Amino acid sequence: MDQQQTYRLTVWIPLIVVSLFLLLSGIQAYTHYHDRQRLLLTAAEINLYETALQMAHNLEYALANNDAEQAQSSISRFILRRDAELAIFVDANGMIRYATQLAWQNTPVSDQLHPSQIKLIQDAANHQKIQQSSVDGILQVVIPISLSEQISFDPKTRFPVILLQKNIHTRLTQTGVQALQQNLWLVALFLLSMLLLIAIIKGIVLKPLFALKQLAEKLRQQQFNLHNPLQGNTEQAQIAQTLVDAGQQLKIALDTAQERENRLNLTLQSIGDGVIVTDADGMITRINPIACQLTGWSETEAIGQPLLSVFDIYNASTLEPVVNPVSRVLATGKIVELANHTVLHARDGQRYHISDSAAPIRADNTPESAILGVILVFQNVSQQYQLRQDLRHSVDFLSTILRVSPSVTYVLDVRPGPVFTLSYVTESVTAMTGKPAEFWLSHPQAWISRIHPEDVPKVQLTLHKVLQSDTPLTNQFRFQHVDGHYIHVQDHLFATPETSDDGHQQIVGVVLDVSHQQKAEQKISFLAHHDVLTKLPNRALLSDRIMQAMSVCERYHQCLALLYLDLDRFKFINDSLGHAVGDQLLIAVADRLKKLMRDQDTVCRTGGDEFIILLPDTDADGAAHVADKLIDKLTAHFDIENNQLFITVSVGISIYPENGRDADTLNKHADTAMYRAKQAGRNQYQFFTQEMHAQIAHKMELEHALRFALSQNQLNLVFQPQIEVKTGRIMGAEALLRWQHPQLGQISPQTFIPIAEETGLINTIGNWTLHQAISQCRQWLDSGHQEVQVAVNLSAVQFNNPTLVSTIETILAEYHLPAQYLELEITESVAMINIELTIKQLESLAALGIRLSLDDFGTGYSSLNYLKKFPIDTLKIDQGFVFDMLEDEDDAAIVDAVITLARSLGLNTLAEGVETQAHADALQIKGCDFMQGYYFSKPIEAAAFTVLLDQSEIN
Ligand SMILES: Nc1nc2c(ncn2[C@@H]2O[C@@H]3COP(=O)(O)O[C@H]4[C@@H](O)[C@H](n5cnc6c(=O)[nH]c(N)nc65)O[C@@H]4COP(=O)(O)O[C@H]3[C@H]2O)c(=O)[nH]1
Repeated sequence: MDQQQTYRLTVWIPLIVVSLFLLLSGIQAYTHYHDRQRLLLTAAEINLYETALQMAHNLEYALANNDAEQAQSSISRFILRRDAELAIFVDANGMIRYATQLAWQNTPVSDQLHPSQIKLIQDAANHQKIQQSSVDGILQVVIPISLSEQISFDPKTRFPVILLQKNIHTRLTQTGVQALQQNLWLVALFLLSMLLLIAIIKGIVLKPLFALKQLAEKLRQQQFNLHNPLQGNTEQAQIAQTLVDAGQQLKIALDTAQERENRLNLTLQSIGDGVIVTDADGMITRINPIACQLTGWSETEAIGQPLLSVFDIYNASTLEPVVNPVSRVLATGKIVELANHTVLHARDGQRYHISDSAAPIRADNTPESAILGVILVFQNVSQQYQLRQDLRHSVDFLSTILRVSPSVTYVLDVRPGPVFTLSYVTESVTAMTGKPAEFWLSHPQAWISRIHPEDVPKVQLTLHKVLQSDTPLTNQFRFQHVDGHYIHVQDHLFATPETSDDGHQQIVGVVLDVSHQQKAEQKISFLAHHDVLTKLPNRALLSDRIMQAMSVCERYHQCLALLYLDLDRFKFINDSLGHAVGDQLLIAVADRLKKLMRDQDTVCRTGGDEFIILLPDTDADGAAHVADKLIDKLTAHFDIENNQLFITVSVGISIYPENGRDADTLNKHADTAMYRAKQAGRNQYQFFTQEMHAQIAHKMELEHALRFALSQNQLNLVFQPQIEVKTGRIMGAEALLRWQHPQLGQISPQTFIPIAEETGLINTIGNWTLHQAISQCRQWLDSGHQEVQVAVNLSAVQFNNPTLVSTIETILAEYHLPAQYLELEITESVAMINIELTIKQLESLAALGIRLSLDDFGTGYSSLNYLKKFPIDTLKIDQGFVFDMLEDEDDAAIVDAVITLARSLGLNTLAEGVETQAHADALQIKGCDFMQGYYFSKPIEAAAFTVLLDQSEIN
């Protein structure tokens, strides 16, 4: 109720009452007024009518008596009457005969009267009826007059009439005023009553009403702590009390509602999910903080917005917008649960993966009731989504691994018993077993039946064990492929914990076909104990065997022999013919050795060209016998890739227990003996002796010292003259290497050249020698000496060096020495190692113009056949034959044979070791071409040799 309404009630109620009373008073006054006038009018009309009748009668009488005066008098007296205004007598001619207005007499009525009056007169005359009229208080009556003798009016048409007229207008007005005056007291009474009524209404109705209105206003303003302003037990007081009570009830209700609201708000704020409530039009009515946070809208901004504006979602996979869930709920009336892969596009650009659901809010919670709105609940599942994605990737990844893995993953269901049932196996089982996964799953027992019978107990034991174990176990067994062959498999298995209810367990296993691996392991094991090339046992296995053999010896007081066997000059073969040939030779030697040995003997290769042979239950005699046999049998040639290879071997022997009671010592001593055999000239065997220790140590010392000999100028060349037998002149000089060690003194080339060969230093030393010799030769030529050639020894390693020819060519060019001044000497044994290569190398050197000689001829096994092919110039008769040729017929025969052979081949001969005149004479007789020896000169320094040259030229 507003202020205006309040005003109206308080004003209008009295106003209506007043108006009502005024209306009633007016009606009363009007009625009274009207009645009085009507009474007055009626009385006047009756009076006038009666007067007219009386006058008509009087006039008829006067006229009947022709008493004009009487007639006039009758007319004139009318004026004396109250309200009289006019009286006229109109004759039948329409002439006023008598009138209250004397002037009118004898004048036509039409001149004096109003047409309405004339018409009234005519109607009365014509119809012989009394005519009356009453207008505005003017009363008229016209009465026809019947006359005994007709006056000479127009008898055809008219009769005489009288007209009387009164004017009661004033009296009527006065009467009305009087009537009103008579009602005034009533009006006053009414007014008093009205005021009283207003006062009563104000006191009884309006004031309480105003109080009620104020109460209502307070209620409207939500002021609920009200007091009843009205006393008593009136209806208003009751209503006021009701309002006060209602206020309290409302307060309680509102407080309750507010509390509910607060709780609801708190609940919404406490909910970890986003909550949005809409009305039935899909406009947002509530939104909780989580929803605000996820949508990026503040509560105040979001309230009243259409849901679509705030809750912008689309499909995570297709990125297509998703139908608004609230619209769906409003359309279907059903709860809508959206798919998980929905993405909420927040206002701030953030994107969240959400899961949500929407449900209708119904008027009374029944499916039929009207939908008041929709509640939408959603939560940020981005993390879970990511986890799910990760999980899916992991699952895919694992599936891929399982699919591509060559291993077979399986699951065994274990029921109490235990009873094992295959419940899962990966597809890779097909490749491994020849049967697909479906087969094994539908024939669970077939798996067990395919396990090798010998391995079944082991497999079953492992299955039982793994059920008790909380760690994985590994097992290996053989499994029969469907094609019948067995594969070796390795099974890594573990058991899931036992479930409490039914004792159900699972065993998860990964089976890998390790057949190849096992073969590889066998191979690795074999390789670990065998030499790859020759397949002979290696040193590790040999050590084992030696230990075993020694323990047997210990127990049965037996001996054993260890033979170290080294191929002589194998390095030369390897370098010259290549490793492939060298390897083939080693294999061939290994095969020959195996064939020569007993079953209980162990032949092993320890690397390079070294073999070790263990002879259990063998003493020194037995070992010597075996060594002899080996040296003999290995001397026979080997046919390797179209090469006929000849080898010799050096053998060192140690005997258990004399030479050592442990494997290391025996090995070391056999090795020492073998070196000794090499030093002693190869192609022989040596038993270990204690003296060898010192020799080997000495050799090691030399080896070390030799590395520095060249840089410390400990090496030098000496020259021994070579004499032409026919002329006695010095035709050449053999360059011989000398090593003057500061502490050890002069060391023989026969000692250090083999060491230089073994250590590879020979190439450096050999090149240095060539430089020195060629440079010296050049100096002799430059100093004007007779033509003298220089002979240089080549070791086997040097000779077989592929760069030898180019190296020599370079050095010759460096000193501008014509090639024919250089002679190269190779020993017969070097030449015979690989005849083909020797021929090739010699031909290359000869092609340069270099002279070539075969040293120590007669000590080796030169075949005449090959000798023919060697492009050599000279055979050097070994000094051993020369020394004894005067006493030993055999040696003399050999010297003869060599000289003859050389002559037949067109070669020169040079005898070494000519120490006496007798030697020289004998050789001259035998036809030897050149001589060399102490008889002429020992090897001397270059300067001394120059002096010799000078003397020789003088002589
Ligand atoms: N008892 C005796 N001996 C005589 C007589 N005339 C010479 N000799 C010695 O006999 C050896 C001849 O050299 P070889 O047969 O080539 O035998 C040489 C040769 O094979 C080797 N050799 C020496 N110098 C070199 C070298 O520069 N390079 C290579 N590869 N080997 C060398 O060392 C071996 C020994 O050389 P050397 O000790 O210098 O010993 C030399 C020489 O001094 C004699 O009338 N009586």
